[in-house]
Amino acid sequence: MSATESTAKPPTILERIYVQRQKDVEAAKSTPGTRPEELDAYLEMGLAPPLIPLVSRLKRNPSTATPSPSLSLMAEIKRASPSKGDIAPFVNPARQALVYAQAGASVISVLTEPTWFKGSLLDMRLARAAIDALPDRPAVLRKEFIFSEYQIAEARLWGADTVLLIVAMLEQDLLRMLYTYAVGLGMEPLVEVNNAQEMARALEIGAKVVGVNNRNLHTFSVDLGTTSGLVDMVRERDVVLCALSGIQGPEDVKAYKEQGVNAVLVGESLMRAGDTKVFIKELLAWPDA
Ligand SMILES: O=C(O)c1ccccc1NCC(=O)[C@H](O)[C@H](O)COP(=O)(O)O
Repeated sequence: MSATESTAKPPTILERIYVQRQKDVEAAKSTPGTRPEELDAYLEMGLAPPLIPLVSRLKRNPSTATPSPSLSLMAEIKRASPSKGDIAPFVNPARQALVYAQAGASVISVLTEPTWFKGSLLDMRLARAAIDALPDRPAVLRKEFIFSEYQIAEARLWGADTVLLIVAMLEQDLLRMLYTYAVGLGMEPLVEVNNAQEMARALEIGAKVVGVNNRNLHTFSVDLGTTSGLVDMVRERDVVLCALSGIQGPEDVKAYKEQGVNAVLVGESLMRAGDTKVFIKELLAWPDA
């Protein structure tokens, strides 16, 4: 789907989210206090909180110094989803972020979309506040359906270190413009792809962190082989390759490690884990802290 395309078929979930988010963003843009020129002024005044760089943080995890380092973790705070409904609607995002950080996550991903995921910018702000003073804190990712610079400015002001750009939602010129804008604000984006054509588009704009979504956002079907099938496209490149969605157990991560994947992004399995820290340590096969 692109921002401009129309289709006679019933809208997919991605299209429905996109339409709703356009309305949400228009409302925010016309609200006194959050108009684009006001966000720009806050950015120019240097009011956004300090950043940490995504790429170097993603390359560090509790196994980095061991003889056979495992993958890094992007740990997601996910209250609900279109495919599963409620997952953990009453989670405390601050507490969850702290647990993820203490377990060794490199990135805390916070879904900020309200209608289908029950997330918010406040969730992200609280997650960041909970980990802010930690030594070597994880980076904070605004996990959102982004199609405008406005949403990236919002993310920066609310404490994100990085933002998600979904290639399937954006025409190439817009993708490049949003990527450049985010980098200009100090945030290296996570660029999400789902097939070889989208991967080629991510590489063409110079993305340094690429996530392959194993979940097809049009059909919800999950295939962990989606990431495996695209590893060769980045093998000789200076790209951090992340597998996104559907990761449930250590065997999934072990297979990705053998294939050369650098990081995994995990949502539902972490939200449903009994002992989150133990689950993470076993999932990633990390050494004792
Ligand atoms: O999770 C969904 O149902 C979903 C549907 C449509 C668009 C996006 C969706 N999820 C966003 C994500 O990318 C996942 O939350 C993330 O990759 C973690 O996935 P999982 O570990 O399977 O919860």
